[in-house]
Amino acid sequence: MSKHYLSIEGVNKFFGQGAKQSCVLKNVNLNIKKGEYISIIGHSGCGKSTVLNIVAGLLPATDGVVILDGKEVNSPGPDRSVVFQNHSLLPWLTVYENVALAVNKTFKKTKTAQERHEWILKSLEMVHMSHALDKRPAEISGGMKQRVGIARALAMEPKVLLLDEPFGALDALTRAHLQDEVMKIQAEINSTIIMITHDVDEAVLLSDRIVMMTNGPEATIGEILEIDLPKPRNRIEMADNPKYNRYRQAVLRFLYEKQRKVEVLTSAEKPKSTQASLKKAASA
Ligand SMILES: Nc1ncnc2c1ncn2[C@@H]1O[C@H](COP(=O)(O)OP(=O)(O)OP(=O)(O)O)[C@@H](O)[C@H]1O
Repeated sequence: MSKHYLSIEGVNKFFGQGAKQSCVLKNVNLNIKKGEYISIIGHSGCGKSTVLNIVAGLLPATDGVVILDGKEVNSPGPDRSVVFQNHSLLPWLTVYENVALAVNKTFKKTKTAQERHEWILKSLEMVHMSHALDKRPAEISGGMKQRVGIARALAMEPKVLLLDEPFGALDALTRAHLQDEVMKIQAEINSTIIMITHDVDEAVLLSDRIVMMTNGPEATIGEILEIDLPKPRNRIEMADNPKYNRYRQAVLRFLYEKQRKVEVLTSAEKPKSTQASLKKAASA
């Protein structure tokens, strides 16, 4: 097993041209082991999705490289599947057909039709969606759609699963259920996961390491927190665990003390009296 299964090396990302060019990411470096669960946390707009999209191959890095299992990432590929916050199921296909589309494409040459059928059923069973195989996305809840999206992503057996705020649009209870399911699945199949989140508890509960990003522009990795808590983790027990609470506080301190964000409002939005105080706070 390679120590560095996935490496992000010296990544810079600029958007725009000429005078409008901006440096969103500066010198991002991260090494991830196989089977690790990494969360990326940071204030809105710092560049978390940009990092994920570069790893997914959806965006090119301006400088630097991403290497996955010994190969440089230059484009999207079946070895990296992405789950976005807003379910991206095809509305005219059933739950089964949505997963089948990905499975049939990925395993066209390597699995028989019967094996693919069984694999689709198994993937949906993992996320407890076997009861809704023939339903279309409009007929199931938001949490169920997200389950199907996760099943579809896992069914492709990616080397890395990339989750961009996968639970962000869900209510608290559904979110907790789905987090528990993802924890169980990861324990079962040992997938390597990078997840973007804004939720400090979610990051501490699920991750092996939390990558905390500085504010942009020129955002980079500010701190990395190793979560040394045995798995499986139980959310109720964690609430009373002093170590868990220390980790939680460390992330909160990073976000709200070290990287305190001063929201820049447009001049139309901000009353005159706040403009001076915002400037003062920003330069503090
Ligand atoms: N295609 C693009 N062209 C120009 N600028 C972009 C593009 N994509 C992102 N940006 C800018 O890059 C910065 C980082 O965006 P990104 O979406 O990566 O942040 P984020 O941390 O994921 O934000 P959020 O938490 O709000 O989703 C932002 O200032 C954004 O406006």
